[in-house]
Amino acid sequence: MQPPGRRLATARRQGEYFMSSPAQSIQTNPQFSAEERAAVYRAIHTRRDVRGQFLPDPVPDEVLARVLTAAHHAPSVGFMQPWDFIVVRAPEVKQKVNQAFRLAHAEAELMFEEGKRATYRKLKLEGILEAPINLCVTCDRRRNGPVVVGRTHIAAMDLYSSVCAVQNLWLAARAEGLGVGWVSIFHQQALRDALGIPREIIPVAYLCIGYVSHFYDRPELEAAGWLPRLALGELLHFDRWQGEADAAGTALLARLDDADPARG
Ligand SMILES: Cc1cc2c(cc1C)N(C[C@H](O)[C@H](O)[C@H](O)COP(=O)(O)O)c1[nH]c(=O)[nH]c(=O)c1N2
Repeated sequence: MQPPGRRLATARRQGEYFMSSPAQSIQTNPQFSAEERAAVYRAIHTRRDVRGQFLPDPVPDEVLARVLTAAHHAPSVGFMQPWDFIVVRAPEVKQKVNQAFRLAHAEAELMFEEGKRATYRKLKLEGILEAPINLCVTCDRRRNGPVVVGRTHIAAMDLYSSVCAVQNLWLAARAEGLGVGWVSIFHQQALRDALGIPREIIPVAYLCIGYVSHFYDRPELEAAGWLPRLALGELLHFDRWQGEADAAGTALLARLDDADPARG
């Protein structure tokens, strides 16, 4: 609890802030048309993790600016905006990142049980050198000081916020016809070293970005028989973890297949 004098000063400062900030206005066109709604769902359902279909075609700056801006408009805990974006085009930097991937990839293979190693070896899991643009999305956990609205009790919220930026970018990129592939098979420090990232900054995502020859209609890991898509109905819980579906739950479950373009 602050002493009364300090409390008053803080309240006055906050009052000044709220009084001096422009009045909040409301969105004038809040509804999406049916076509706009369909376009959003199309981006969601046709987004893919792209590893091997990159074309060398350059990505125009105005397109890259749009997808970066989409990332920057992601939600973030306490409006912390903990992200930075490292745009990587230099071949020598990509080479260093690629070496870091190769090392971790060789280690990763040995972590799977023997029966799966041959399949793992065949998977293409990055497009670092082929993609014209690589992008590292980071998280600065110290941004705006130690106490952040919404992160007071669960520290990882800042990391989740940077992931929200990644997802915004991924969907915007799909709408632009750009493929994005997330590569996470690295020692974190090796990625920091390759990109000159300071110790206190967390590299959250390393993304390969570029135009593509085609998008697959299903996740590559699903098509390769690595894992199937789980049934959403088996992942829904009602009121509590062990909760069974009541009438309302059953009605919702009956609607799920129609909502999924791959099943409906
Ligand atoms: C946090 C995280 C990390 C990774 C991935 C994703 C996410 C969310 N994915 C992509 C992942 O394999 C892919 O999203 C799923 O297989 C589903 O496929 P679609 O994204 O729907 O095409 C991924 N893919 C890959 O080839 N190499 C990788 O290192 C990673 N790492």
